[in-house]
Amino acid sequence: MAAPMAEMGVMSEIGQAVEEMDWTLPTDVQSEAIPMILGGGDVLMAAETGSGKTGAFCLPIMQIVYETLKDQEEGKGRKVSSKTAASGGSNWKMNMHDRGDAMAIGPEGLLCQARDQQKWHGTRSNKAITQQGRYYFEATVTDEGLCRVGWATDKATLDLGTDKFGFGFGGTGKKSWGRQFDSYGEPYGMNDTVGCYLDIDNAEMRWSKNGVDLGKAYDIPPHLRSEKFYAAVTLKNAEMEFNFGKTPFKFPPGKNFVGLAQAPSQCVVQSRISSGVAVSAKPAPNAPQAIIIEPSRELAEQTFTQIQKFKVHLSNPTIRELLIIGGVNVKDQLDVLQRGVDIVVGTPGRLEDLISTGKLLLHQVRFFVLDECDGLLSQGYSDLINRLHQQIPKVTNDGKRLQMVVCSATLHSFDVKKMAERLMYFPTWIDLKGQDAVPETVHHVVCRIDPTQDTRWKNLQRHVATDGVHQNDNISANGTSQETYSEAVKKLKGEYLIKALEEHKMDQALIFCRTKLDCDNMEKYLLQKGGRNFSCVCLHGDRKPQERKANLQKFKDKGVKYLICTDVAARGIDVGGLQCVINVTLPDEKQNYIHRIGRVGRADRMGLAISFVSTVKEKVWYHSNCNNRGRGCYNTSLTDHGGCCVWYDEPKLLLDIQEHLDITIETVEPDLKVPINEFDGKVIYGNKRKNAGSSYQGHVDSLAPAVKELADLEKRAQTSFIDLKNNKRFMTR
Ligand SMILES: Nc1ncnc2c1ncn2[C@@H]1O[C@H](COP(=O)(O)OP(=O)(O)OP(=O)(O)O)[C@@H](O)[C@H]1O
Repeated sequence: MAAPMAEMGVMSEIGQAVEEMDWTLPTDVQSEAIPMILGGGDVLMAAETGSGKTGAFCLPIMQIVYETLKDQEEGKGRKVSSKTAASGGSNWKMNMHDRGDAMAIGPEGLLCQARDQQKWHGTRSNKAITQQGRYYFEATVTDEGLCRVGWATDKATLDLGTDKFGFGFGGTGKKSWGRQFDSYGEPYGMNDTVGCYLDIDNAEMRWSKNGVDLGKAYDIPPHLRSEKFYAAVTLKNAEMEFNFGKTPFKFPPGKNFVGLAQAPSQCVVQSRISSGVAVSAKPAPNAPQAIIIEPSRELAEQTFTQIQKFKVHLSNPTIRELLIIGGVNVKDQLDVLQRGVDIVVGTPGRLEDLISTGKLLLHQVRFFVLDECDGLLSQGYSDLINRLHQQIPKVTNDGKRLQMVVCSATLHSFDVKKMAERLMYFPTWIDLKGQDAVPETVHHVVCRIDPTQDTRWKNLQRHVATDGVHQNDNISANGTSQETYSEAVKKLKGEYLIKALEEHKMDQALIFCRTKLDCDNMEKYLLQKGGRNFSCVCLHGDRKPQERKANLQKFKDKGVKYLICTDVAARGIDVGGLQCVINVTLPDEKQNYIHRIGRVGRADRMGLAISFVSTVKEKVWYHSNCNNRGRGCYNTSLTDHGGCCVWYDEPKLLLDIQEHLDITIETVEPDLKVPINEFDGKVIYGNKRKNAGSSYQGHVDSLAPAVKELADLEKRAQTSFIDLKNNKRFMTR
């Protein structure tokens, strides 16, 4: 696919790698998202399961990371044109080339932000005052954090007020010089404007808060009176906006003072620090350019592996990726961090551990990716996402804006929209369907299980072990109570599962159960039923990380036929050519239905998904208030009565899913024969659709007329502009 990739601006080395992976054409979402991300945009990618979203964000991010590394290596990126270097142009602004590592400065040079929680980072203005006069500038706190603002000389460090060459006034109500912090004025914070006064004529300095003069703070010591003075600031996880007088001040200074922008030119000199002098040449090793957050270890590993495949032809410099997930020795991760990382893929818990302890720094991050974003939010990571976003500078050291990419097959939720509004910068929706949808390649059906009609449960000698929620209930083979039918349905589900696997001769299937206990019980049952015929392994949160990894791999390698899992494997997991998914129980969250069944029908292959739906309510475990999250819990009372069980209503869940998808899901009979329709007979589950490539070519064709019309319009506009110019010249002659 090198050629179509190149059309989208992807570099040939990456194009070659994907071609070798047999990706002949970009998928629709890739052809939309890649140019947008390469162009610097924030993107919300709402495309179906299996549509290639991972490549859609990884490829452009890797390209930009690679190009940035290359620029750093060649000393570019920090270069600026001679016009803007030492002089910083004609305006007063903060100096991009005279700042600490984690100090970000907006393109106008008037907004400064440092997101390091541990250390102070400072900067100075691009010009300084040399001679007589009285000068003023304003600094407004635009985000919570610690600030110190004032005046510094050339000899001062960027940590204002900690040596004898700079003077600061801090938000805690202290003035500082020579590391001596004395009470002064009063504290200031969010939205307060601090006025900074430099009176060279009287050799003194003072500050104001919201226009109120706080009185003289310092006499300028004799040895500094012939120095140049710069506007200066130092921040710890904070943001300040500056006005040097180009626009009206909020609180104009008293008479005799002028804004720095109005200082007579003979009193102003340019900073001696231009490109690269003060900025450390090499960024910190543990400060990556991209952070990709995934909701599960398996998915993080999968994305990490894709990155490794995409980068095989990228060299000099090489991109260094790191997987940060729980259950892996943290020391190994720290060793890699110390050696240097560019792209980090991880799960929220371990990422937060390393970030909060300063082992992983965010000040270089320019890509913040939330894969399966709605899943992250529903798992309760909203605060974490906000916290991390707050710590990431919105403008990087080399003046690039932070880009956020958010994706999922189910992005259409209120929470995601609110988050996007809050955190993203004019994001573009890449929304190919306009609502959550199931790919055409997934043939999904439901089979109702009615224990009042199918009474086999009464005589079953061997059946799947049930979860024990009815151990205190009075149930019997002849009973008709709600509890009896609930227990009956649990037993029947094991039989229906065996029937489905046999009926469709499923050589490979992903089987979703509701709880870890249900998974364990089903695994035992299948193994009891018949060794190799029903070979299976489990994947859920109670299995050790190494076992989880090994089981998934065994399933992918076809070492076993079936993988029995909880919703931990619902999202993102990609098993090439998977034929079938079976939902033994419908998921609690309707979005997870879409994700679960989306494990088949990926990359243009066809797949079958069968969901069992009990016609009666089923009592199930619901350990939401349990201290041990269910471990060792035998409280079979309902949650309303302080217990750990609820009545599960699958017909209602099915209605919710259908309503959400705006479809009616086909029902099959208990014989589990799937009726012949456009799928059956024409396709083999697990194989590719015939004559149905990516619609990329179709997309190009459909755009062609519009593109031609635009080109014609541009041509006419150009011609009329030239005509106009010629006429004008003619007229003025
Ligand atoms: N351009 C392409 N050509 C061929 N195969 C592709 C292409 N892009 C991705 N794929 C393959 O399609 C499969 C699905 O891709 P991916 O896992 O990125 O989907 P997804 O959209 O993230 O799905 P989900 O929503 O389930 O996470 C993978 O096996 C991947 O290798």
